[in-house]
Amino acid sequence: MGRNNKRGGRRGGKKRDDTFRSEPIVNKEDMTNDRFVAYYKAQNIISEGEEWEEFMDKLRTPLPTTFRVAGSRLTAQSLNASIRDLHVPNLKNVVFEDQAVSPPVQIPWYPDGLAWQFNVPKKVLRKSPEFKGFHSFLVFETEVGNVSRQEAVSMLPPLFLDVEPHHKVIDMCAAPGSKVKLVLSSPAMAKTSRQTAQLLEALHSQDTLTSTSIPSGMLIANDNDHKRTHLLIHQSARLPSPALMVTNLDASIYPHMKVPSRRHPNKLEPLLFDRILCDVPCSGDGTLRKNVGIWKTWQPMDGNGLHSLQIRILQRAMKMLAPEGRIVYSTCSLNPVENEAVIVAALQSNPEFHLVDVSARFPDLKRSPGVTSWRTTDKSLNIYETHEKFLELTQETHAFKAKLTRSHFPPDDVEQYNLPRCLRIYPHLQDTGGFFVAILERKQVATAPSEKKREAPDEVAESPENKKPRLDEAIKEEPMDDFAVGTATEENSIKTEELVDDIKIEEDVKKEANLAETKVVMEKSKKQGDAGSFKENPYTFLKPGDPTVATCLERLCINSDFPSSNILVRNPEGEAARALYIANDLVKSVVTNNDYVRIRLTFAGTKIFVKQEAGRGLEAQFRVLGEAVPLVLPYVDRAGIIDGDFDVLRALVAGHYPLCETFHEPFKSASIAARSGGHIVRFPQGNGEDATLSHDLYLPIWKSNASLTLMIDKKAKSALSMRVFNKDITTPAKQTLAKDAVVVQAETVEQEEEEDDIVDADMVDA
Ligand SMILES: C[S@@+](CC[C@H](N)C(=O)[O-])C[C@H]1O[C@@H](n2cnc3c(N)ncnc32)[C@H](O)[C@@H]1O
Repeated sequence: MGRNNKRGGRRGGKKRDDTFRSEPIVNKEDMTNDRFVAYYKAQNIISEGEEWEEFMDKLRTPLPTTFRVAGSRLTAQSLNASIRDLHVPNLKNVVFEDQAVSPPVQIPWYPDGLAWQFNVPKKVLRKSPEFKGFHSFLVFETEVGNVSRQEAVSMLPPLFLDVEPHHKVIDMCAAPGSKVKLVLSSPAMAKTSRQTAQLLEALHSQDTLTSTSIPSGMLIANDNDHKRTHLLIHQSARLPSPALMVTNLDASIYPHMKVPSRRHPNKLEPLLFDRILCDVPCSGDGTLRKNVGIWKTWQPMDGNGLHSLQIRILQRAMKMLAPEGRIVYSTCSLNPVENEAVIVAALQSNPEFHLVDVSARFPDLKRSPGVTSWRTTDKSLNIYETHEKFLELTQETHAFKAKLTRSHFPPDDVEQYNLPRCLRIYPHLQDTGGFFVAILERKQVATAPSEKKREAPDEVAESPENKKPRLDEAIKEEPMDDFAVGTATEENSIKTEELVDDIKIEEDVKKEANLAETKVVMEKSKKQGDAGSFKENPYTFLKPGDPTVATCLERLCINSDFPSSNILVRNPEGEAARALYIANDLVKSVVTNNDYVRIRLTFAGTKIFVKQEAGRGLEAQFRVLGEAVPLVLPYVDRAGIIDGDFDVLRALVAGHYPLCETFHEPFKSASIAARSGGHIVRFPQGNGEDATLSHDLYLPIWKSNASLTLMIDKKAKSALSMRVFNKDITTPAKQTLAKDAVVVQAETVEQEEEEDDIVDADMVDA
């Protein structure tokens, strides 16, 4: 806390971005916890002797810095090539204070070599000119979402999900976890886009270097922490996706959402997901190398206490999974009670599921198999061999009874669950954090005759006797609040065939849904009184032919193929007030068929057009957002795009409002002739004297009476400048440089203090 206080008391110095520095300053001697050692020795998951020493030693060693080149596949590959071919060769022979410093290396198991790792002391990052430059490059690219600092092991769950653009995906616990709520507002946390971003990138794998695809699938990013859902929204702005929704619900009781049935479009059926990520809240002892505070606080009840919630989240996911779907369950904990015990409990209550054998995936990833035995302890580390024994021994002291349930203990029939198919990643295996991953699918069953019949077209008579139980009824019957101790029963598991069965939804619900096409029914939700503290505005789709949308399309020469009926706004009246968003068909369908308060809808689609204050009084007040240009580009007629070149780009990046007449021809005449308002300029790929563009670049500008403004934010401008001109030529950067020259002496002292602060923020960056 002392250091956090210091942050508050900083003497107005410049904030330095230390996203890529990680070096906890907790002494190694303090990295100990007798309870942790006793507990994990009892678990016998790491061999006594040399391996144990190696394991403990790694836990006390700072993590290497790891990052992933993010964004859509093509953009990522292009940036990755520049890291591999330009930056890394430049870092190959660095010697700092007589010591050779190793350059970043690719993480061997990550597909396409898109993930990197390096282990460089902060002194080197600060003082070695080569690493300093690389560090700035990474910081800028992180700002714009092209690079994601992410623990290597946490990159695994999305990879195992194998998301494709048509998949319906839900990330049940999506927000970045943190041990200390205090730092949630720190920029270091806010810009860290992780597993949700990976899933979104997979949905957008068909994007090209210049244009964003509109995937037919969707991603719902959910978290029960309202503040953290806003971080997700902030992050998602870097990869604008019409396929994204953010909800703020307890994952263990996630409600079913309704969408029109494929077979009976005027009926609604529950939305089932093809891919579900359950990266559940956990004790986090796998992150000890980074969250060094856990050394002080770790105790066995951390895991014991979360076990039941973890089971309920996984069980809920099982109910929401489409027949051929897949779930990935993961934790950054090494504790079997949070891992294998959870898997067993969920499999017991959903016997149609099994663990998938992924031993052939990622052959370069070193892993240990899931364990089949573990010891369950109370908070005093008393070991109980069985639940019965626990009940017997604690008969007098009832205090703990509620805390250890049957599912905390290994079952007698443990062999039948194939637990070794789970993956355990230990820190000493390949210098990472500790992690657990399990992949679950429904068992393949021979098609039963009744299922064949179900596949037949619509003429199958819906007589009362062949109607399946309604899914919403089945769900009502689920004991949602206590799945902790469960045995396999046919009754409490919804059958695959039931999952795909249409639900007969009452006519009035359908009418409400139709109404919501143009106006989300806000009043009804309010009357229901179920809003709780939910104070978000609803999303409302604009009516066809909306004049604001029509003007936006006309001004940017966007053709009629553009899905303009999927434009939505954030107010119940459906007024194009400040910002217009766009959703894909699936997101639209979910938004219009579900009460936004019930599903606590925090975000839908992506912002595409925003009102430009400078445009007050103009006929066309809205402009396309910088990040959204690739979204509209496939629909823009070539004639509507102005051609630029390196000189134009330099002037737009370096100056705030360059006058049209100061440009050279032909851009000068084109810009003078352009109507006031938003436009798109194309800068062709090529090499200039001091500039390079690896692919065509399309950027939004705003034309005022006689001047132009490049409409991308400050950070994006700096990142662009670094990429194209190999230096930051923006006005703020020049001003900072000048100021820096004056205050360089004072800075040196202050930097040392800031170092401590940033390290604190890093340490909670789970
Ligand atoms: C391990 S973190 C998820 C990390 C995330 N996958 C990432 O890549 O950064 C777990 C998250 O679960 C959330 N959480 C805790 N209980 C929850 C619940 N009942 N329902 C939904 N989310 C929950 C926490 O707010 C936390 O953000």
